[in-house]
Amino acid sequence: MITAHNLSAGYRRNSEVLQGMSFTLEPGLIHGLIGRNGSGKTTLLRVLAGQLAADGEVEVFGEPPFDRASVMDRLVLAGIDAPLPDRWSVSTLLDVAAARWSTWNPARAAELVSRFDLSPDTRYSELSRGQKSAASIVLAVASGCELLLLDEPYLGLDVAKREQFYRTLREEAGRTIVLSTHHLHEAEKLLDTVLYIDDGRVILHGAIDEVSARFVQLSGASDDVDRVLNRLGSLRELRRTDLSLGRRSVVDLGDGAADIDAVAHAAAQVGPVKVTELTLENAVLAMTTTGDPR
Ligand SMILES: Nc1ncnc2c1ncn2[C@@H]1O[C@H](COP(=O)(O)OP(=O)(O)OP(=O)(O)O)[C@@H](O)[C@H]1O
Repeated sequence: MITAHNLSAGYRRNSEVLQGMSFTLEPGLIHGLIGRNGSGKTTLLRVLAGQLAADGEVEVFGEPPFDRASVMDRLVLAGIDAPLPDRWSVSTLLDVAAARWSTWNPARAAELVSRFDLSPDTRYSELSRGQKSAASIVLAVASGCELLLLDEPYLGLDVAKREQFYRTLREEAGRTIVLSTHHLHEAEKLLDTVLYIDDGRVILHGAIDEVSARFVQLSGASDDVDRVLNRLGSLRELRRTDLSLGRRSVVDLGDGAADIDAVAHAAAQVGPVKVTELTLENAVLAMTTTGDPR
């Protein structure tokens, strides 16, 4: 569905935002696009949406997406960087979307307008930040497009509305969704895969379970933690936190043979080192915190 090989892209005044990315996003899954501020998530979504030219190879629905109607008619990009006309009311937005998308689903639109408490007569300029997000979610989902590119579409939504947003995405199971998000702890349960980018490069990509299983935390006396790391050789220490009685280390098990059981086994032989699983959010935090040992 989406393939990129050595994809690079940028802007006139910032030409190297994406730098040689390669990945495949399978159809029918929810893909999480994550990375720190300025890492290139919006830029990548704009390339996939056909709005920004790229070097290297990129295909969406088997074709290069840039400025190609046959691709752009089958996808929708929603988010804060895709603002809607200020003067149009919610109902006008829905009418225009119905004319734009042959796949438009009016019943779904009406259901979502009510779910997100949107008033049809309110102009876009008069919507709150969260209501603007809700409107873009309604338009994207009701478009009926095969591919939804959602760029932090929850900005400004309160906790209850964010729950509704996740529920709405769950109801779209079977559609291909690329969701850029900073709310990993909330989105984690929803995602099938995660693509983590930094500085315009792919750092981590895979099924959410596999990616989560790569990271463990070791805590204990520093010498003991070092002994565990030395025993298993190939582990990469991502972050080290000094404690009053030793240290806590976040470790990437990589694609190698070691799994959490192997680490626990090594720890049991060394001494009182505690081995715990990490949430994906904490693993990403460990990778993005500056000053880590690499
Ligand atoms: N129109 C533009 N012209 C020049 N540089 C741009 C433009 N838009 C974005 N950039 C730059 O490209 C880089 C990546 O920006 P991008 O918006 O893709 O990041 P992001 O990962 O979506 O960030 P965030 O999480 O903050 O939304 C940043 O350095 C940004 O300053």
